[in-house]
Amino acid sequence: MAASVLCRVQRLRKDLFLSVSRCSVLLKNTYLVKSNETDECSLEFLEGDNEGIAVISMNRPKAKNSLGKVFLSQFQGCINNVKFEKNIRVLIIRSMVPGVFCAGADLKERAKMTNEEVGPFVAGLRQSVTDLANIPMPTIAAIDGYALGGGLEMSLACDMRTASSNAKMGLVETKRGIIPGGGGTQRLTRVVGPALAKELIFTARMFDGHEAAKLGVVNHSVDQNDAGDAAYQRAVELALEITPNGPVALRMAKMAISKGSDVDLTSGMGFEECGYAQVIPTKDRIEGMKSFIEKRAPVYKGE
Ligand SMILES: C/C(=C\C(=O)SCCNC(=O)CCNC(=O)[C@H](O)C(C)(C)COP(=O)(O)OP(=O)(O)OC[C@H]1O[C@@H](n2cnc3c(N)ncnc32)[C@H](O)[C@@H]1OP(=O)(O)O)CC(=O)O
Repeated sequence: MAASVLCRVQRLRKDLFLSVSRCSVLLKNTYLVKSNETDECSLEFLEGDNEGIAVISMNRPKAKNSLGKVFLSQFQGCINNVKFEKNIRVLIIRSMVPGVFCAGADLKERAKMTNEEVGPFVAGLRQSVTDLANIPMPTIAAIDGYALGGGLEMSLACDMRTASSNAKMGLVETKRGIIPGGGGTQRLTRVVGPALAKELIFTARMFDGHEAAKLGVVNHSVDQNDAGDAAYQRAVELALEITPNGPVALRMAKMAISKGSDVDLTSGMGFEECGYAQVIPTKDRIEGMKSFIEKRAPVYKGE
């Protein structure tokens, strides 16, 4: 294993230990982020049959959920608040604005920035999207409409994507004389490969939900429904397939896949070993075997 990767694995072991300790502290003091009508971005925890699912809802109708300063700071707040929630198994990102997921960078706000202001602002935007990618639990973007530029980049930072037939997606930045700045050059390439990523970014082409599924940009595409939330409904269905499974196992599987995808196979095995080491001492691992032997559904506690 390369020395730098070994070093990252060792650091990761320490971080995982710290994050598990922090989780138990936060559980005693669980907070909810309440939404109100002026929120551009809000976080809610679903209940009843959908318990274990958190939803970030984007709601900035007048600017089609474009990524302005207020929107991004609220989005960052939602990410900060959900990431230590031990009881959340899956995070879904959706839009409350009909016909649009997110229209990318706020072009009107951007037009007023000086050249000196643009670089730091885009660096902050990129970091927020990276923070989304680094959320420990599985994430799904539900794309019920336009997902352009930074909107598609945000969805590419999620682990999975669902899209409706009327979704219109594209990394359209070159059409605006810029390049993707929310990680799109890297994440689209990792999802569809360099040749197709180059074609889609060079042409700034838009494609619909079904085409996106054929290209491998989204996991599932569905025909749009009358309520306009078919991709969200599909995302909830997908989340419900995940929520019964071991929470620590889900996070460790995500960590091993995400970190392993960026390194060679041997180094990737180091991340798998590291993740496996975290599940060995859990009560959930014992529960997994016990429930099988007792022929019942497992009850996982994330411990
Ligand atoms: C992240 C980085 C870069 C990027 O993301 S670059 C990509 C930027 N996004 C776009 O180029 C998309 C621009 N928007 C559209 O093409 C269209 O609005 C739409 C999403 C296809 C929807 O079209 P529709 O006809 O339904 O709606 P309107 O165009 O009339 O829009 C209604 C209203 O919303 C405003 N608006 C829409 N998109 C944006 C936006 N991106 N920024 C600011 N405002 C937006 C639009 O102007 C309308 O407002 P009115 O006041 O009503 O005119 C990297 C990096 O950060 O650099």
